[in-house]
Order: sequence, then structure tokens, then C-alpha cells
Amino acid sequence: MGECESVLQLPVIDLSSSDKISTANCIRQACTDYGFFYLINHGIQEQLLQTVFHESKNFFSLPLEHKMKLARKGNFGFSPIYAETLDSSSKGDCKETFHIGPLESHLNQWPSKEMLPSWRLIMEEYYQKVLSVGKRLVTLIAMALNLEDDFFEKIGALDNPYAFLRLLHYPGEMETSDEEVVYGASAHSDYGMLTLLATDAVPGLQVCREKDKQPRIWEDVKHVNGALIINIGDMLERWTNCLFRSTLHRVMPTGKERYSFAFFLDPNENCMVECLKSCCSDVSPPLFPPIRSGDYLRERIEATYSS
Ligand SMILES: O=C(O)CCC(=O)C(=O)O
Ligand SMILES: [Fe+2]
Repeated sequence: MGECESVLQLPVIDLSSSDKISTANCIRQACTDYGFFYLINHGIQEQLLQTVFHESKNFFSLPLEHKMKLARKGNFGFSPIYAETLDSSSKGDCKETFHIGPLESHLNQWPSKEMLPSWRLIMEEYYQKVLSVGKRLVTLIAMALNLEDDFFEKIGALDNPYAFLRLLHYPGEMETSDEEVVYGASAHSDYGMLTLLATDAVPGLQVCREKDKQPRIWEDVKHVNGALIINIGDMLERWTNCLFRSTLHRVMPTGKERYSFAFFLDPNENCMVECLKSCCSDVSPPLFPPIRSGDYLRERIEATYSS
């Protein structure tokens, strides 16, 4: 892999702790230092996580022509290998994905019941559970930013949030080229507010804590049984005037097949994202102009599929 690597010990946040203030403080520290942390005791049963992995494998094992019947429209549905490029300087990522959006949206595409009978029900159950975990985390994040705990609800960020469940499959074997590394997922930061990621035990995920420093130093993020990996997205970085970091990450190929699923909790499309009062002052004025969440996300999503 060429670059210097080590394993990163990320902070662990316990969602079941009754001491909300101390949890919020730990989240603040984690988001300031790393933009990444493990979440334990989140209340999603291990059995449900395993069932989602199982159903995800069932889907990606279908013949390509079946999967292509659900090919991506907008941000919904299936994208084959190399269709997405998270880092525009790379050739395309060696992964296939399936996106499920807000459950009430008629734009969602579902595999047929004949092929995968309980697929939709399982995905809907997971979507609802992970959304409610995400909302609890957002409450703690508001506290971590010295805001009222319902701040993000009050500004409408969490009414019909633009939230997507993304199933990912990295095939074990892939083309290799002497000229260029083919990434599972090339270097990127997530676009939205928060990402809640479930991984299998196959390694590959890495983070780069200093995106502007060259050469980039990549550190491995280990899978922890039962824990979700949480990371901050670019919109929360803007909201917090870069107090919270949206950390660069990627997935390296290891020669082993890998599955994961990410839940992107992004604000309602009409929500205005502008520097929080608790994150700016005369000496640190806002670094970004206000933007409408939907406009920002649309631009970022389009760029992912354009090359
Ligand atoms: O598969 C993973 O572990 C990470 C996926 C990811 O970073 C993404 O989909 O944004
Ligand atoms: Fe990501």
C-alpha cells in the first residue's frame, strides 16, 4: 500500500449511559479530535445487523441483469462496480451499492418478493431503528455544541430527513493495474450530517486525520463486534465552523470480499445550514456561507456519478 499505516484507537461512546452531559462531552471531544467514534449499546440487536448482512448478500449475489433492473434512478437503487467515484481523481470504485431512501418515498426501488421475500421488511425495520439511533445521537450532538438538546429538531433538520441506507459490497477479486491503485472506496468525506456504519470483520476502512497534510497518513479503523462506526459529514462540519471534523476516509482492497452498510442521516432538504452561534465569534467568523441542505447534497451526489 506504500503509505505509512497504523491502527487508530477511536473513542467509544456508550449510548445507554444515563449521564447525558458526560456523554455529550465525550462526543464533543471525539468529533473535535477524530470526527469518528464507535457507538456501543445503541439498542440495535446483533441479530438484526446479521440479518441485514445476510439479505444484502442475497441481493448482491443475484445475476447482474436482475440487479440492473433496479439500476439507480436519482439517488435510489443499484449501482454496479465502477459506477461511483468518490474521489474524482481515481478511476471508479470497486464496489457495488444499493440505496434505500426515505421509506415513504415512491422513488424507492425494491427487489421482487418472489426473489427476496423478506428483503424489504428487513431493510425497512433496520432503516427505522438506525434512524431513531441517529436522532438520539443528534440530540447529544446538540448538547455537545452547547445548544438546546432539541435544537436540530426545532430548525426542521429532522422532519423528513434526507436519510439513505446504503448497502455496500466490495468483491474480493478485482482487476489490478500497475499504473493505478483500484480502491474499494476512494478517499472522500461524507456529505451530510452523520453517518452510522456497520461493517463485517474484513478490514479495509482507513481514515486520514489531516486532509491538508502531504503525504497523507492513513490509519486503519478496526471492526468492533456490535459497535456502529459513527462519523461526521461535511454539513455538520459547516454548521460547526470546522469545530467538528468531517474526516477523510477510504476502503482499501485486501483481496477479501467485504460487506458493509452505511446510514447517512442528512437534514431535510429545505433546512438551511449556517454557522451555529456557539461556533463562531468575532475572532473566528463563519468560514462558509449559508446553504440549503438539498442544494448542497444534490451537487455532491451528482459529482459522485459524473466521471
Ligand atoms: O464500507 C465502508 O466501510 C465505508 C463506506 C463509506 O465510506 C461510504 O459509503 O461513504
Ligand atoms: Fe464514507
